[in-house]
Amino acid sequence: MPGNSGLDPLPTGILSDIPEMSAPFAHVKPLATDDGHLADQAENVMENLEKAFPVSWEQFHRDARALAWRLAGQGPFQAIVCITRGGLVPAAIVCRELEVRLIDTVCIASYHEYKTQGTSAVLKEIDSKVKEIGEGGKGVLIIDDLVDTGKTARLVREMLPNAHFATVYSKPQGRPLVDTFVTEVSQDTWIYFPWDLGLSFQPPISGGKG
Ligand SMILES: O=P(O)(O)OC[C@H]1O[C@H](OP(=O)(O)OP(=O)(O)O)[C@H](O)[C@@H]1O
Ligand code: HPA
Ligand SMILES: [Mg+2]
Repeated sequence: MPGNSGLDPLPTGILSDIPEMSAPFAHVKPLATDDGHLADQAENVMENLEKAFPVSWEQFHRDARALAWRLAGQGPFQAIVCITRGGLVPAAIVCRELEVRLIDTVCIASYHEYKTQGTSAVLKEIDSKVKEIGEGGKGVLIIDDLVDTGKTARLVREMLPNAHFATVYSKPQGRPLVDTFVTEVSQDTWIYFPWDLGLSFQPPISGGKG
């Protein structure tokens, strides 16, 4: 590509469809990260030729609001249960939009290596007050940032089988477990959330030091 020599962009098929995302992120290598763990993940993305889907705060706010719009006609919801930690941010946005004031958490720690979901531990259960709301959780909204393999969603759905399960993003494997979501990405896409990213210096396209 003229004027593009030396560039080795991430395989960003999905990003190129989203102009506002493709411009700032398409040439990031590795992804802007604050810690070594994420840098390793970025390296894995490169090595496995997977797609990266970095999400800015603005984009996440827009997508979480879009989720609230979709949920608005499906309530009313008497309570929200967010799955920590990723569900905390979208739940904050959705509860503001839908004016839900009873918010609970189910705290799950999953121990996994990059893509492979390992074991999960429930560190805090859903409050009994929320469990009593409707039969099997009817009228309760469960929120997470994304569903990937569906393991986390399956675990929480068993706790409240009749609750409405919503995520901002979804991947095909976990999609059947979600009632409402906004954007689907392919299974081989890794979503980078804004709270996991940071600003970093970008070398000039020419390859010089800037
Ligand atoms: O569909 P699955 O394969 O279960 O993956 C989806 C889950 O993985 C991530 O959470 P993670 O367990 O990494 O922890 P966190 O929310 O505390 O970051 C994400 O926030 C979902 O909860
Ligand atoms: O694509 C993802 N991004 C961030 N966290 C995740 N946990 C499972 N899949 C993902
Ligand atoms: Mg999570």
